[in-house]
Amino acid sequence: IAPTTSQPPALRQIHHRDLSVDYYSKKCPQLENLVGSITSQRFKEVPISAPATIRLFFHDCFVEGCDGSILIETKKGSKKLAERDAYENKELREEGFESINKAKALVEYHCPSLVSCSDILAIAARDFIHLAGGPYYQVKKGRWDGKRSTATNVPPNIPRSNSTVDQLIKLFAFKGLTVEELVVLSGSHTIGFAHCKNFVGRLYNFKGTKRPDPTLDPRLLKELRMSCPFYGGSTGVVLPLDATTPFVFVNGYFTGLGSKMALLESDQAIFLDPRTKPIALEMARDKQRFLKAYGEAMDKMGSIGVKRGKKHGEIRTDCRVFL
Ligand code: HEM
Ligand SMILES: [Ca+2]
Repeated sequence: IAPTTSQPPALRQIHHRDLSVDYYSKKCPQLENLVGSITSQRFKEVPISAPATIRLFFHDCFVEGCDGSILIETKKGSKKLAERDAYENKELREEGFESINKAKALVEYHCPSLVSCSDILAIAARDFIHLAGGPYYQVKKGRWDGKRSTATNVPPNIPRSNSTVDQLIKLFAFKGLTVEELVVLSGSHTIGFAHCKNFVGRLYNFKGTKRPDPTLDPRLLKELRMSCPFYGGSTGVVLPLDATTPFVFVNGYFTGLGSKMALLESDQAIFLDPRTKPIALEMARDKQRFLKAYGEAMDKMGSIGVKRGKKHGEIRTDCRVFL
C-alpha cells in the first residue's frame, strides 16, 4: 500500500476538538434514541447488520475521513464510479447501507436537514458494537458530509487481507492511529464473516509453495478447504472471521490468534510480528482492557479527517446522493 499523496493535508490531523457529545442537544435532542430504535430492531431482525455497519464505518473513515462518502451511490449511467463501487468495497454488505438509510429516513422525519449521514453512521456503528456485546462509548458528533466520493481514492486507503504488518502500521499511522490502535481495532474481526477469495490463497498454494500456510491450524484448514475448494467454489460462501463467536463481541479473536485460528493472513500476521504480538497477547489476556481500549480507538478512528462547514461539507437529506 502506497500511502496516498492525493489526500488533503487535513486528513493527517485528528480534529477531536471539533466534535462534541452534545452537538445536537438543542437541534435534535432525541437523535440517539431515533437511531437506537432502528439499530436495535435491525439487530433483532437482521443481525448481520452489526458487522456490516461496523465495517462500513471503517471504510468511510479511511477514505476522505468520516464524512459519509462511502454512502454515495454512483449516478445511473455515469462512468465516474463512487467509492462504494470500488473493488475493495464490493463486499460491503447491503445490510449496512440499509441500516443507515432507514435511520436517516427516521431522523429526517423528526429533525429535517439537521443531522449528517456521517454522524448517523458513527452512532449506528457504536450501537451495533454495544448490541453485539462490545463496549458502550459516547459518540462525539458534528461531522459534515463530504462532497466527493471517487472509487479511485479507495485502493491506497483500505488494507488488504494479505497486507503485511509493515503496510498496516504505515497506513494506520498515516491516519493518525498508533500500533496499539491497529491491533485493538483489528479486534473488530471478533464478529463478522469473510468470503473465500480473501483467504483461499492460504489454503492450497501459499505464496507459490504448493503448500498451505503453515501458520494455519490443520483442523481449521480442513474445514476451510471443504467450504472453499480450489476450483469451482461458490463466490457467495462466507466463513466467520473468528470461528468461536461470530456474532458476539468479545476478545475471542485474540485468543484465536494464539492458536493459529485466524482466517485472514493479515490477522495472523498481527500475532506473528514482534511489534504487534505483545499487544495482541495482552488483549487476549485481559478482556476488560480490550473493551475499554476498543471504545477509545473507535472514538479516535471516528474523528479522522472530519469536515466542518459549507466549504468542504454539506448536510445531506438522502445519504445516497449529494445535496
Ligand atoms: C487491519 C486491517 C484490516 C484488514 C486487512 C481487514 C480486512 C477485512 C476483510 C478481508 C474482511 C472480509 C470481507 C469479506 O470477505 O466479506 C473484513 C471483514 C470485516 N472487517 Fe476488517 N480489516 C481490517 C481492519 C478492520 C477494522 C479497523 C474494522 C473496524 C473498525 C474492521 C471491521 C470488519 C468487520 C466488522 C468485518 C465483517 C464484515 C461482515 O461480516 O460483513 N476491519 N475485514
Ligand atoms: Ca469517507
